[in-house]
Amino acid sequence: MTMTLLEIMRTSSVIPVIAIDDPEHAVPLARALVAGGIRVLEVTLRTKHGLEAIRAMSAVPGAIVGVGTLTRPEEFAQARDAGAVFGVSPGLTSALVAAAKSSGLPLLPGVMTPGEVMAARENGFQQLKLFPAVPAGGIGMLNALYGPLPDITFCPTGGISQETASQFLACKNVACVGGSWLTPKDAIAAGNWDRITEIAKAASGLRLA
Ligand SMILES: O=C(O)C(=O)C[C@H](O)[C@H](O)COP(=O)(O)O
Repeated sequence: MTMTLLEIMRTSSVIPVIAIDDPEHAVPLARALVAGGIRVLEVTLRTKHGLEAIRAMSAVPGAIVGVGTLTRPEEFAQARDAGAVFGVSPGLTSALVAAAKSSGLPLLPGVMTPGEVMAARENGFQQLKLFPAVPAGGIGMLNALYGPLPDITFCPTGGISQETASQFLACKNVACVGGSWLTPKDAIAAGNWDRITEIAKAASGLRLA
């Protein structure tokens, strides 16, 4: 099943940004998130286990697994071959544009200024990650971007919490938000999957305004 980026963003109001320190955690973590109603999972390449985790989590029923922290062109084909169905990068370069096109992996590129939004749009990207969302200006920035650039849909990420997510989701140009708050390191290390499911349930109850 091939999904467009917009379909993926509309599947889930909240996308967890996941870093796997121990490959044994990948499958139970994915199951716990899916059990809580969170199906779209961004597995970052921040740790050396990222690709292995993507491979394992992709086999969990209901999970829609993407790759995060794409910063180098060669990572696109590697992540696609591991089973990722979308990719997220903290920024956009011409090499990443080319890698996204040649790999066929739908990419959500990171931007933080109006000029970067316009450059991304010139390269064919209309769904963008505002990163880092809160340091970049947060809700005020998103509302300001809507004026001149209303055709862009954002997934703000960076500094968002369960408490602030609904304010972001109320912005006209936001389809979903990303965040690491769904996967606290202490809960993962302790194998406290029930706690992750509870956090996921609270997050999946957040809706677009
Ligand atoms: O690793 C990546 O690819 C990133 O782009 C960074 C993450 O999206 C943010 O670090 C998540 O932000 P927090 O929810 O504030 O932890």
